[in-house]
Parts: sequence; C-alpha cells; structure tokens
Amino acid sequence: MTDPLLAVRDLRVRFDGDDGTVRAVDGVDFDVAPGETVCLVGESGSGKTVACESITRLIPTGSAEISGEVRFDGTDLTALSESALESYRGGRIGHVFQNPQDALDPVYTVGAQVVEAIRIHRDRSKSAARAEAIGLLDRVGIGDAAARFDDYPHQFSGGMKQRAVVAMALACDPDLLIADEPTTALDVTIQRQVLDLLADLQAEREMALLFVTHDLGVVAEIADRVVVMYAGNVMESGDVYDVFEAPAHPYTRALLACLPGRGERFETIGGSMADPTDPPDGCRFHPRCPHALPECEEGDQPAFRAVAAGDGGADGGKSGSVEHRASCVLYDDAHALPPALEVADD
Ligand SMILES: Nc1ncnc2c1ncn2[C@@H]1O[C@H](COP(=O)(O)OP(=O)(O)OP(=O)(O)O)[C@@H](O)[C@H]1O
Ligand code: NI
Repeated sequence: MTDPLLAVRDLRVRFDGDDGTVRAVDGVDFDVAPGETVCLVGESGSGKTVACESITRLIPTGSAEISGEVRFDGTDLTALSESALESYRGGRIGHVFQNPQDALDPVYTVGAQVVEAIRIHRDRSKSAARAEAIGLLDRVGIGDAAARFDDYPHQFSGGMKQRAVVAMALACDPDLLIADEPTTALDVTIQRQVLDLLADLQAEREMALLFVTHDLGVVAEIADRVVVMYAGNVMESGDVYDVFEAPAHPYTRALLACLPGRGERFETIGGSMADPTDPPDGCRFHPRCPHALPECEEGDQPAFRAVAAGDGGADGGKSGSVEHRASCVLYDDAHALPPALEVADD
C-alpha cells in the first residue's frame, strides 16, 4: 500500500490524577494514508480525543506523559521540540474541535482570525491574506464573505462559527485535518451541512481526514477506514466495508447492534466503560463481553490478529490494501471458532 501519511505506534498517554494514573490511551496503533478518511469510534471515554490531541501534542505535557511514535510524513512528531511542532500544528496538520466557541477568540473579528491563521505559517502580505481569507470563508459557505469578514464571532450562528473554524484549519492547506466530533455541538440540521462540507473539502483538496465520532451512521457514510477504540485500546480496525459487513471484535459487534436499523433490536451495550485508572487485565472489554473465555481475563490486551479473509470482504479487491485486524483471542490460531459468531439477533 502507499506509505501512510500518519503512522501511530504504541501511543500511550497517561495523566497523573488524585485517584491514580489515568491510562487514557494505552498502546494505540493506526495509520492514515494520504487523502484517506479514517474514523475513530468508540464509546465516551475510550480515548479518542486524547489520542487525536497527542498527535500534535495539544495536550499540555506538564499534565500528561506521552510515549510511542507518531510518524507524520516520515518525521516522528513525538521527538520534535515544541517550536518545531508548532510548524505542523495549524500548518500541515489542521484541527477542528467539537466546540467552535473554544477555537475563536471573541475579541477579534472572524476575518482577522482567518488572516492570522494564514500568516502564522505563510509569508503573505496583509492584503493578499485578506483576499485569501475571504476566499476561504466563501468556500466554507459563509454567504457574502467579504461583508461578514469584519464580524465578531458572536455575530455568527453556531454553524457559521464552525464553518469559520474549518476555514482557519484549511488556511495552510493541510495534508491532514483532524476533526474531533466537529458537529456534535451544532443543531441537527446544521450538523448535516457541516459534515457535507468536510466531506467535500476532503475530496476536493485530497486531504487526509482523521474524524472522531461516536455516530456509526456518519462513519458508514464518510470513512474509508475505521478504527474502533475501547478503554484506550484499539479493538479492531479495517476497511469500513469489511468492519461493518463482518465486525470481528465482540465490542464492534455490540456497538453496531446499537445502530438503529441493524438487526432486530436497538440495544445498548451492557455494563460500563472500564475504569481508566484501573483497567481490567486481559482484554479490556472482557467484563462486558458475551464471549469471554477464561484466557481473556489474563495478561495484556490480546495482540492484533488478521481477521480471516473472505469473512465478508465480499468485494475481494476493493479493500485489499487495508488489513482487517482485531485484538481478540477468538482470532488467535488456537481458536478456530467461526468468525461469524453472532452477538446480535440479526
Ligand atoms: N486532562 C486529563 N486529565 C485526566 N484524565 C483525562 C484528561 N483528559 C482526558 N482524561 C481521561 O482520559 C480518558 C479518555 O478521554 P477522551 O476524552 O479521550 O475520551 P473520548 O473517547 O474522546 O470520549 P468522548 O466520546 O466523550 O469525547 C477518560 O477517562 C478521560 O476522563
Ligand atoms: Ni472526545
């Protein structure tokens, strides 16, 4: 396959808290290829945000201990100094967060903030940057962008603020856009528009998109590849088609069974998220897993195994470049269990 643009290996992020060490991300591996859309999914608290924010070290390192490798276009970002990393942040790597409010400064006009996002990494005259900013605001769907340029954030609706934040993230034409639940804070009707905008921009700019969501409907729609996280670990990853057609890990199956329209029931996963200060041994999901075996309770999170070919990747070639892998003993050589073991009644 093409060399990944982003390769995350054994990423671990720990916070020291009053109640002990929070193992927010506990050995995560995933890749994002150039121009690819990768969705990170998982229940609340599974470590999606922390994993994304560690890529460009947006997490203050004073409070967190980050280890592992984050290779972006061949450079290990974890080894860079703060100032070297700043040239990536908002440069080749753009970010869009859940709440546009947090990304905009209320005391500056929207236009000035887009100009600033352009000029921080690029040598542009004020007038050239202004023209570029208006073009960007227009592109993200802000009507009459030249007139709205001098508005303050409070004069924008929530959806327009998020569009402006997207414009800022695009200011330096990033190779990778990281969007962490970018539509969650918006009204439902607006969510769709912002999602469509991101999908269009991704295609038009051939930009890779790392998209965090817990909405599997959105994943099915936009992802090329899906990475399923639980309790700071990746449980399963693969081409979105393979993972949705033939979810391998019991956790993924349980998540998918929660999707309306999948199977007979619309259910929730029983039990609660593992305690990040004291996660269970073995597979983090075993206390909630309907298929747990005694060996699932011991040791580390199981190693990744390739999920048997031909279990649903019925398209044969299409998804051939992305390996479908699961961290589950059921895919271990010792267990020749049929991978199509059902969780939901579908
Ligand atoms: N600054 C911090 N200090 C201590 N613990 C933290 C900090 N930030 C996150 N955590 C903990 O790390 C774990 C992972 O959090 P994270 O926000 O990455 O989850 P998430 O998958 O993004 O969830 P959500 O879907 O709710 O956004 C949680 O247990 C959270 O409480
Ligand atoms: Ni989050």
